[in-house]
Amino acid sequence: MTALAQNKTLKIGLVSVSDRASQGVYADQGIPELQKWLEAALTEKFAVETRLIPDERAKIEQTLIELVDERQCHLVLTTGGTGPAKRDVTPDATLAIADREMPGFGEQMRQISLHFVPTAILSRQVGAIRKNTLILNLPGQPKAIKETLEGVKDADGNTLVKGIFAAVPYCLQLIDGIYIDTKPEVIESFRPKSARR
Ligand SMILES: Nc1ncnc2c1ncn2[C@@H]1O[C@H](COP(=O)(O)OP(=O)(O)OP(=O)(O)O)[C@@H](O)[C@H]1O
Ligand SMILES: Nc1nc2c(c(=O)[nH]1)N[C@H]1C(S)=C(S)[C@@H](COP(=O)(O)O)O[C@H]1N2
Repeated sequence: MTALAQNKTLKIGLVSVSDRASQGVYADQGIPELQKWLEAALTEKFAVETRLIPDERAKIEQTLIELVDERQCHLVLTTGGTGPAKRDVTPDATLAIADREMPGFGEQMRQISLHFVPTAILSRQVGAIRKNTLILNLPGQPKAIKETLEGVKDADGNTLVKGIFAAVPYCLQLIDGIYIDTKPEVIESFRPKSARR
């Protein structure tokens, strides 16, 4: 078992990538939205490391490396900078520091987001692994955080398309990160029977 797996409390890095929020032009809503959703969705207490940074590729890479290698986060969620504009470089920075890509997360997020906005196709968001840490890029619109993590529900709260967070607990378990669970009324996560504890 790795040092990260022995670290029993889930630690999540929350990175808001925004030129204007980081300059104080507007208040950052990325980190509060991420934190609020995670508090509603996770069954156990968790620790967070938060970073608000501009859309600078070197700064994003350095931040991700620090959160994985030094802060030992099990999971890192970024928000912002996934589009096609020149300064949108979060996916590029993520892949540059990653060991392996997890294409299913980006594919599923775009599928989910198309139920909300036609511009979903413009997000280059990726999922990737560095060491034993899963890194997921979410779009910058604050409302996109809940949409992509939780998925599409009907008026009665029945799930129509599963959010990507459904796959996160088993993924963290497989990469020897940590064993976590979600509240089914927010998001029902899945793992095979043989992997349940
Ligand atoms: N951290 C944030 N806090 C609040 N609103 C945000 C944040 N990031 C993005 N938004 C909103 O979502 C929109 C789309 O996000 P995007 O990541 O493309 O930002 P942007 O247009 O590149 O600007 P910036 O990087 O300065 O936030 C923004 O124009 C802004 O209205
Ligand atoms: N679920 C969801 N996905 C979304 C959006 C949204 O509002 N909700 N916004 C889209 C928009 S407008 C763009 S340009 C791309 C990239 O956004 P980003 O540069 O803010 O990361 O994500 C898209 N994906």
